[in-house]
Amino acid sequence: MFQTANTYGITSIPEVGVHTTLPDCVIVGDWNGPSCNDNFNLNCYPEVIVDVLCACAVLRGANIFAPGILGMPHDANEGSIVGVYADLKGKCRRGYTQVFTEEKLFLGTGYVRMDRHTLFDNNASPRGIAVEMIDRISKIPNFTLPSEFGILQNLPSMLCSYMLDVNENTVVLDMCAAPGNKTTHIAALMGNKGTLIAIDKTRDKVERIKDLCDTLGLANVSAYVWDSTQAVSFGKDETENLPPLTAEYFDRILLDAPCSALGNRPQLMNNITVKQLQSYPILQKKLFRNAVKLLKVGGILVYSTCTITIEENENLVCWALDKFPELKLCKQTPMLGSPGFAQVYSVILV
Ligand SMILES: C[S@@+](CC[C@H](N)C(=O)[O-])C[C@H]1O[C@@H](n2cnc3c(N)ncnc32)[C@H](O)[C@@H]1O
Repeated sequence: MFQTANTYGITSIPEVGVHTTLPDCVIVGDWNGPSCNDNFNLNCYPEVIVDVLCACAVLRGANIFAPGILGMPHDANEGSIVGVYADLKGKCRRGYTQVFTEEKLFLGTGYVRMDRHTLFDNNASPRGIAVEMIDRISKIPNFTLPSEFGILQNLPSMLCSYMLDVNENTVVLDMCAAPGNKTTHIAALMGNKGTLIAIDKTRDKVERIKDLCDTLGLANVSAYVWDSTQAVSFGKDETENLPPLTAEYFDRILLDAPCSALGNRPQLMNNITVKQLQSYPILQKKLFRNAVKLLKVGGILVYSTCTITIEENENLVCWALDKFPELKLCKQTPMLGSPGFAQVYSVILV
């Protein structure tokens, strides 16, 4: 099931096993297929340049989709091997044909599936895979899960759902739910039974949650467009059919807050400003206040982010414990990884 193959016949079977603590987590080993680094002289390949977002996806195991390609030379024909590079400083213009001399990072090699005429002629905007990777410097393989089998997400993300300690009788709220990765995992841990309300403030994203639940056959999720900073105060809303979110209603609440996302890997470049960084704890505190109101006595609230700043993590938790003496910090179960900073420092962003 996890065999990876590309249309040119190169296959590789990464080692696959089940996580010892999380029984629904599959661990996939390194790519052990053929490697350009082992056998080839990189300089002999035409060079394809991709943007940084595309580069990150490639390092995480993706192939290269047409919109991510910035530069491809004339001698890269369909089926030829190319060296793939990231344009680290955003200097490459779309349709570039020469060897790129600005700062770039080698990502791996691949087979061309769309040549430059298909990609760039007459303002073309093709979709689909343009370069199929042979190998990646990250050694992460590409594989596709059958849609009904599940979704790919990071181990720390999976832990959040486990920490909620749900079952079919718990009434659960996911306050910032889209695109629904954790929602669907929680729904599965509830055995596709019971009540799980998923909220996100962006309509398109809520449609994605609904689609994902349909694909996975999950019937215990109700997804709504709503602003979770207003969750309690507005109560029932007729237009969205949102059920009334009354105080102390939920046994379990996940607050997977919008954040600066600095913990997502790989990060090749980040343009976030200090002003943006400073805005997140303000929003996170607004959401947290509502979460506390909605939580039943004896309930569990899991607060999570995918960032590494103390302001959005340890300091936010300290603020919450200080502000809401009724909250008690619980031991993480299951415990994977290492604890955050016990000693919280005063961080001033300037
Ligand atoms: C970190 S993402 C959530 C990821 C999601 N839990 C998952 O695992 O797929 C944060 C989400 O919060 C949503 N969001 C931001 N502000 C919000 C608000 N005030 N109310 C509800 N959702 C909000 C964003 O649209 C975004 O989808």
